[in-house]
Amino acid sequence: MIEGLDGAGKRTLANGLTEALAAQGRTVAGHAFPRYGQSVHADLVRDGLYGRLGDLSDSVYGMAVLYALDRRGAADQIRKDLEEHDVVLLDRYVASSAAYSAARLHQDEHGEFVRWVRELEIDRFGLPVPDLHLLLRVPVEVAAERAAKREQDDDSRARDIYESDGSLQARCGVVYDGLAKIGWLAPWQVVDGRSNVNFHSLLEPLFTP
Ligand SMILES: Nc1ncnc2c1ncn2[C@@H]1O[C@H](COP(=O)(O)OP(=O)(O)OP(=O)(O)O)[C@@H](O)[C@H]1O
Ligand SMILES: Cc1cn([C@H]2C[C@H](O)[C@@H](COP(=O)(O)O)O2)c(=O)[nH]c1=O
Repeated sequence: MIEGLDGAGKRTLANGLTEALAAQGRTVAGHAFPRYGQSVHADLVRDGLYGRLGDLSDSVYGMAVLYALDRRGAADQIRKDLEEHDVVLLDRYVASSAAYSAARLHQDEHGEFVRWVRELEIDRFGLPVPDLHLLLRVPVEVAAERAAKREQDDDSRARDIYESDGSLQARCGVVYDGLAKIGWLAPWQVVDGRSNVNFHSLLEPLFTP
């Protein structure tokens, strides 16, 4: 799973790793969450992120349920991909909900919230538990610059209400660091995303027995 702030470079990392894995002769399946255009729940997420769902846009638990339902709709495909491919790379997964939604809550509520996310998505929805989280770590300002650049390059990618909120991104970065520190749900590896990531050397220790 590739996790990190908006604009951190997750998609770039996913593409680079896919190419590097293919060069090693490994088969790769990939998905990006939310699955905009592929699931009704993801499209509702987008409405929520642009403030078009009234009170639901402001409801942390309500939005988290929509993200979770989008993933639940992909669970069978992910399980199939795990059987048929050497590697399944996901650009955001359950930990995105834990980090982003917790960052919208008071710090005292974080523990209870991330337990609820795990209970909902893993225990009740039966989503596959990841083998590894790659946390692409960049300073908030760098992520914001990259998101702005991406917005210039692609005008269909206007910043949503989460991306426009610098303090939310900063809190989210702190929650991600906390999740990585405790190894929430699965092991975490922190990847320094400030400069170009060397995809081949990142893969080396992951596939050495
Ligand atoms: N290591 C890097 N150095 C400089 N620029 C980068 C790097 N990685 C990605 N970028 C650029 O930053 C922008 C955002 O990258 P990308 O779309 O991969 O981020 P993302 O984390 O997937 O974003 P989002 O979560 O908002 O979809 C793109 O213009 C990309 O070319
Ligand atoms: C999957 C997922 C995402 N989010 C947040 C993170 C982003 O701010 C937006 C949309 O993601 P994108 O990478 O910009 O397309 O939603 C979240 O809060 N919970 C999740 O499960």
